[in-house]
Amino acid sequence: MAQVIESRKPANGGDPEASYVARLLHKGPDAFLKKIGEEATEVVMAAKDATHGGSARALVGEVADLWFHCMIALAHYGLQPADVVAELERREGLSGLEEKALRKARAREAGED
Ligand SMILES: N=c1c2ncn([C@@H]3O[C@H](COP(=O)(O)OP(=O)(O)OP(=O)(O)O)[C@@H](O)[C@H]3O)c2ncn1[C@@H]1O[C@H](COP(=O)(O)O)[C@@H](O)[C@H]1O
Repeated sequence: MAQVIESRKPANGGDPEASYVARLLHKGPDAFLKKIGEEATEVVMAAKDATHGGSARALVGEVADLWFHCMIALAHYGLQPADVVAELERREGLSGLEEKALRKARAREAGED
């Protein structure tokens, strides 16, 4: 998928008339960032529906839409899904609570807190 998105960049000959990805990349950040905002909202709405007895399955489609549009943003900025995976791997084993406590301690030491 990342390769397909890469191939849709204007510099790689992506055709905005023939490709949805090429069209978003051609329009630029305002267009794909707007889509990311919309898709994130749709994820929240689908999760809310599931909370209130709706099918959780719809959430899969909405998360797929969000990830897909985030992949377009990554490509625009010269990044890959592998960069995100590497970041998650870097964090592996460090509890979010520990990380937050470390961050706060560092801010205190620096006199920022
Ligand atoms: N995975 C996707 C994918 N997921 C969602 N979408 C499109 O993303 C859009 C999502 O927008 P919405 O749900 O808001 O629907 P909409 O009302 O049509 O939205 P607007 O574009 O009008 O704002 C729809 O047009 C979907 O078809 C995708 N379009 C493409 N891909 C993949 O990207 C590949 C390359 O696509 P093209 O660049 O179009 O060839 C495809 O082969 C697919 O593998």
